[in-house]
Amino acid sequence: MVTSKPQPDSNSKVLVLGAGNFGSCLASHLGDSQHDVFMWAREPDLIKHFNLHHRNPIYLVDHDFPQNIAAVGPEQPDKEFIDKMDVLLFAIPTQFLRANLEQIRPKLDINNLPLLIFVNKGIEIGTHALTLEIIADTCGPDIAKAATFISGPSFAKEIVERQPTSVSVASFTESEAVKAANLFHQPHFRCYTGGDPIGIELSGALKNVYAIASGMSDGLGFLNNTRAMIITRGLAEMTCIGTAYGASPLTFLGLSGVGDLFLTCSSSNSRNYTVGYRLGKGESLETIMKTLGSVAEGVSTTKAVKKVVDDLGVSAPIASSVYDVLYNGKDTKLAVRQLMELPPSRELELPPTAGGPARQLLRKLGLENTDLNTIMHPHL
Ligand SMILES: NC(=O)C1=CN([C@@H]2O[C@H](COP(=O)(O)OP(=O)(O)OC[C@H]3O[C@@H](n4cnc5c(N)ncnc54)[C@H](O)[C@@H]3O)[C@@H](O)[C@H]2O)C=CC1
Ligand SMILES: O=C(CO)COP(=O)(O)O
Repeated sequence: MVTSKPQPDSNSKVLVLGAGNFGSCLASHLGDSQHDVFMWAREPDLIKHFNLHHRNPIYLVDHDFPQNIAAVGPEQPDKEFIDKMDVLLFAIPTQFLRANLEQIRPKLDINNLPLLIFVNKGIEIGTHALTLEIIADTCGPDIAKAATFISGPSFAKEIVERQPTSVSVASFTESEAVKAANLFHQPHFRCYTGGDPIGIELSGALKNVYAIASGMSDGLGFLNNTRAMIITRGLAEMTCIGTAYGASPLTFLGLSGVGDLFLTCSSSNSRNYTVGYRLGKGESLETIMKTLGSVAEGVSTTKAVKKVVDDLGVSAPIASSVYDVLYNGKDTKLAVRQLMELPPSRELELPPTAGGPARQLLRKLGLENTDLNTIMHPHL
């Protein structure tokens, strides 16, 4: 059992781990609400520049940050510092999260646990673990149950411009999701809570794979019909994968599902779309990754998704084609042609909802009796 700190009030102490596009964007958002924000960065020059000029020299370079944000690091913060925090917000790419959590765990007081929020959108390669499982492995099931996940259509650049934005906020501990929603909620930033963190996480990770597919199609010169097909068939694939995994199919119709899928499949502001677009234009993955300058979670997640899909025995032809282009050197035009030559099939056939991986994860968390369908939709 953990005991969590109370609802962060108007003057809370927040530590944002990660000073990339999204970490700095959320630091700015919370700084605007008068919280004392600390932003942990690994780059010494970034820290120095940020504290002098209130600008991030690498990410969101044109944005003026509120004065009440201090950059800290690059050593991991010590226990005394973490003890003082009301909120720890992890904006670290998925593939690096485990190592960082291993360092943080000994510094967490489970009798006075800060609100723990995770915003990364990916699946770990090698283990095929969702972030929930990475937290359970490194910090134990009780801390994983208290963790909250934020996902949805939310480009960092647009949040700092205060463009109206909405996200999904989910946790197995509803009171923690409500605390996180209250912390972030602003007139230009709406938060909707839900209780299917597995579905929220899966949808946020999967949409990146289809954003690569959509970018690839645009890069090849295909037009609107084709993009709409990829978005819609992508949603069908995501929902089938999620259902077989054990998440609620309805979660995929929410902000973290179709909302973020639509956003990232239709905008060149998306790094994942951009990877696909450049592949479609004929660049090699190696060149793209060397020059992108920012993380595209979908590239590693595609590898993990391929294994998840194969293990589940679900048909996911678009995700499998993206995998073949990224990892088997398949020509992008050939991938599209082969997808179009598949025989006709039923438009949507959801697999049984018994859901192996989610069941195993729920068991690991001591939540074996939880029904993700009913916690997301209490009246079902
Ligand atoms: N940028 C956006 O609009 C959004 C991003 N996200 C998610 O947030 C997460 C972070 O993305 P961005 O900030 O955009 O990425 P970014 O590429 O802008 O920044 C990456 C950050 O990760 C840090 N990093 C690199 N290696 C690390 C390591 N070994 N340990 C700890 N930190 C390390 C870098 O120093 C940098 O601060 C991703 O999972 C992304 O999918 C979610 C919603 C929106
Ligand atoms: O997830 C995102 C916006 O919701 C950001 O997408 P990219 O990582 O593809 O840029």
